[in-house]
Amino acid sequence: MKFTDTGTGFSSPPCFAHELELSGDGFSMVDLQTAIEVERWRKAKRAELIAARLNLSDDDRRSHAGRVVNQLEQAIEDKENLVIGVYWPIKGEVDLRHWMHGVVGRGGRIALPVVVEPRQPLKFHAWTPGSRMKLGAWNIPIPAQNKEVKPDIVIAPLVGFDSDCHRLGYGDGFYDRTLMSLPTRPKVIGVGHSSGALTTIFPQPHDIPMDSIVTGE
Ligand SMILES: Nc1nc2c(c(=O)[nH]1)N(C=O)[C@@H](CNc1ccc(C(=O)N[C@@H](CCC(=O)O)C(=O)O)cc1)CN2
Ligand SMILES: Nc1ncnc2c1ncn2[C@@H]1O[C@H](COP(=O)(O)OP(=O)(O)OP(=O)(O)O)[C@@H](O)[C@H]1O
Repeated sequence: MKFTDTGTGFSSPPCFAHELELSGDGFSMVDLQTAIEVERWRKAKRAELIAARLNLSDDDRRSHAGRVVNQLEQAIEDKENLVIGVYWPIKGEVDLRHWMHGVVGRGGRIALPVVVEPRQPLKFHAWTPGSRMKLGAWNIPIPAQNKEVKPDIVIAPLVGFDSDCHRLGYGDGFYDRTLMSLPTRPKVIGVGHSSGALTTIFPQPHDIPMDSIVTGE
């Protein structure tokens, strides 16, 4: 990362006080130049990783999803007594819809993320195989009925991830904001492809690490 001397004794001009972000143990100064460079790097990585997974054949995609489901079955005990927040797949994300049907069939509860407003936490709405769906933000299907629930476990779709369990998503910070906002922090399991493994995502103060990652390896 490059650091620019602004000649003020500050690493960024003092008027960038609005760049202060609340982190786990208080406030920390986010260097504007660093943040811009990280954002630029993440944008390029996202495009590369999404393109790579969209290149998979339908067969590879199906067998990969099958292995991911086996690992989720092992990772989540007591599924029938939990609310599990999953997602409706877009852009080559691992398709867990078959598993979602199975969990509900065994008496479990599934919820899907809903964008309420930009730069605000997501809400989770209850879903069953019989739910009528409508199109939400980015044309992602969401349950037509708004029955909000609080997930015990969140399965977060990954574009990329690093060895400290930091998540690279689509760049709007929805999952981080959501985890910060929930009264009880759910267990978060990232789901993705091994091709999404990165040495680091250059974590920023707002990036909340997940509990574990499943890639079907
Ligand atoms: N399946 C799924 N549902 C989800 C999420 C998700 O990550 N996956 N979300 C998790 O937050 C929320 C939706 N957030 C989204 C945010 C941005 C874009 C998107 O396509 N953005 C850019 C492209 C980003 C890029 O490729 O650089 C665009 O508008 O083109 C899509 C969903 C709620 N539902
Ligand atoms: N509390 C916050 N949580 C997350 N992001 C925040 C927060 N406050 C501000 N932001 C800004 O929102 C953007 C989030 O980018 P980031 O790369 O972390 O998103 P992401 O985790 O890839 O996206 P998503 O969760 O939507 O898939 C950054 O520009 C960040 O500075």
